[in-house]
Amino acid sequence: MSALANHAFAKMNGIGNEIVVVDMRDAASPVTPDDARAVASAEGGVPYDQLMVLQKPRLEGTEAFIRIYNNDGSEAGACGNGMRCVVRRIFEKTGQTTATFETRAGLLNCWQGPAPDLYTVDMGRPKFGWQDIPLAEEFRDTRYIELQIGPIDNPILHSPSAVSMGNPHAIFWVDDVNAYDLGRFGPLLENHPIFPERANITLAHIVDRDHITIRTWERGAGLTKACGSAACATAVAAARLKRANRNVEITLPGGKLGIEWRERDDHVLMTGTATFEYEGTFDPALFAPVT
Ligand SMILES: N[C@@H](CCC[C@H](N)C(=O)O)C(=O)O
Repeated sequence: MSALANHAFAKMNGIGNEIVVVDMRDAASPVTPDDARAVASAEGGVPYDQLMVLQKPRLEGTEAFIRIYNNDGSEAGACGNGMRCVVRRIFEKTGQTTATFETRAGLLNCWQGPAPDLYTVDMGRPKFGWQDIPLAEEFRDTRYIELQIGPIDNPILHSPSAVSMGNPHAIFWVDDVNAYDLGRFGPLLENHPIFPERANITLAHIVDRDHITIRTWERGAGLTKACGSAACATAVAAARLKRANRNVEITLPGGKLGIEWRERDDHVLMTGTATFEYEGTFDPALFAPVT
């Protein structure tokens, strides 16, 4: 029987990014990719973009080791919107206003503020090396990589920036993020051989040096209303190209995020809201083997 059967969950969202939070710090057995897929897609399940599973802390000074599942059952190293939901949940239960969590991408410091309904996650340092993102072949300069779709002499999308924010991102710079069928191009680009671990695909329009608009096709989850790590990746990529300031507001289909790429330590801070929707317990029937 799945460790999730009869277990409590909270359905939340981070500016429209659908998040389920499960606190499994007291559970002996782990959540499996099959469990994660069942929650997202079985009849009576709880559809989500990311499932945030809190496991027992592995390191002193951390609240939990967090495993992040996409709705296709794959695991991600980072999820900015999901982290704000976890943080809100924990802070409301404990009264804390700061906490440190461990994810596969490393340690994340989080705090409430700068206003009571806002949560900030220090998403760590971006990585730009082709092996770190990772890309399948060497690119000395990942501010623009050679990748295009459409006719060779008149590509529809081309020359994205590539960044790792604990997960791989490609950002295509466009004039209008709504002018492209991202539902069609997203899966082609996510699974392009240049991305050996697949990639999150973002369309970004730089409005001015302080404002950027994006839409994202998420690796393992598809079209979402918001992707926090994509907002961070876009902000640092735009600053690297000297087309935006290091402190920008990113508008996503589900809302806005403040992103600061801090000069003094190279860390990326993401600030935004987290919304609680409802809570419940998982029906064991969700995890029953199909006969
Ligand atoms: N929604 C997230 C990113 C989720 C992970 C992503 N789909 C991946 O597999 O890398 C966010 O808010 O950052």
